[in-house]
Amino acid sequence: MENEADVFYRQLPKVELHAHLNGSVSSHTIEKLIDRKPHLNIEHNMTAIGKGQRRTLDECFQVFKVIHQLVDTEEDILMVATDVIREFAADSVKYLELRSTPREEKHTGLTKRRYIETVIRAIQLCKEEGLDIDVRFLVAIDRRNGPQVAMETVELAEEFLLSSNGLVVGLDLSGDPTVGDGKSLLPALERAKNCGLKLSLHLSEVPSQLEESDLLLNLPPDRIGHGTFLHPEVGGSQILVDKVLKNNIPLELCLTSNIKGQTVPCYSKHHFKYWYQLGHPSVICTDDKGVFSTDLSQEYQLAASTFGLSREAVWKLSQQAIDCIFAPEAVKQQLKQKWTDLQPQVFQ
Ligand SMILES: CC(C)=CCNc1ncnc2c1ncn2[C@@H]1O[C@H](COP(=O)(O)O)[C@@H](O)[C@H]1O
Ligand SMILES: [Zn+2]
Repeated sequence: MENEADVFYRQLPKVELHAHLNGSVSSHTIEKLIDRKPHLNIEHNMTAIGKGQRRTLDECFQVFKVIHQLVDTEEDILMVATDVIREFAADSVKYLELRSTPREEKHTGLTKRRYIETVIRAIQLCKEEGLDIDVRFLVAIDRRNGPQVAMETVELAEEFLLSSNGLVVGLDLSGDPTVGDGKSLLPALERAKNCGLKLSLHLSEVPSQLEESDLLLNLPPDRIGHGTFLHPEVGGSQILVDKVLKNNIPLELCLTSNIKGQTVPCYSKHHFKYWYQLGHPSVICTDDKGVFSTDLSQEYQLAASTFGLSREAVWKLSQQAIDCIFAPEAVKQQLKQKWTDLQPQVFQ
């Protein structure tokens, strides 16, 4: 049963800016996928990391490979995307930016274009259902695939930026941070920026990437995913921090993801504290709510209990996330009005 504190976090209107589609698949949806594909012999414990469990970064990335086997047709993507959106809506997420890497699967006939179209269709279906959530899409580049695939992905994203009625708003750079070379992806990222795609880049998710982070920060990106090792105390540098501050680049912070992936030793040592104390825009996000067995309410609650945030401070945190969204100004105004309207009932 939910206690009063849980109810506050559940009802708190929230903005989710860092959610990978295939990492966000709930156990309920995984069951349905396993039923569709019994021949794969995939078991539930291969797709999620439970409470108290930790894995190496490498093991975490193996989990995505298993999920990708389960999600390899248009029907799968449609189901996964609609389920994920409904779940975020049920968790009082009012604005969601989903990100996903378009995949081609020769054996099912899935193409990258159809992949993106299918996610867009899911977003439209959820809108028709009347869910109280505004959903946008970031097309993702997996850094492991190199500069040519990155450039092709940007070209595809560019097309959808113009043809999706505002649903595709930006580009994400993600994938195993220990693989591939960020420098070689700069031309693709520059092109994306020049054509009006907003950029959210995974940056300094692992140590010793000072040079790459410095190059990527010069773009500059519109938001940073993780930024775990940017600041000097953890082997980053003041130069990197100053670039983030000067350009006022918001950070997307995912507490449980970093603990379970072991890039941060414990909640109290999470870099949320460093950036929050500086008053820098920091947005609490889930990263992969399915893989890490969490949800956004829980992440807000963990941040509050770990760092001693009052309910008023938590409210402000969720409200200030609105300024970091990629959708246009008019959407920000609508969301701010929604927060104002909901405040009395959340605090009653
Ligand atoms: C291993 C770990 C701690 C993960 C959390 N940190 C992450 N860092 C970089 N890329 C990620 C992370 N989580 C998910 N992704 C990306 O998102 C993909 C899954 O979602 P999708 O297929 O793009 O819809 C993964 O294959 C990977 O490319
Ligand atoms: Zn991520």
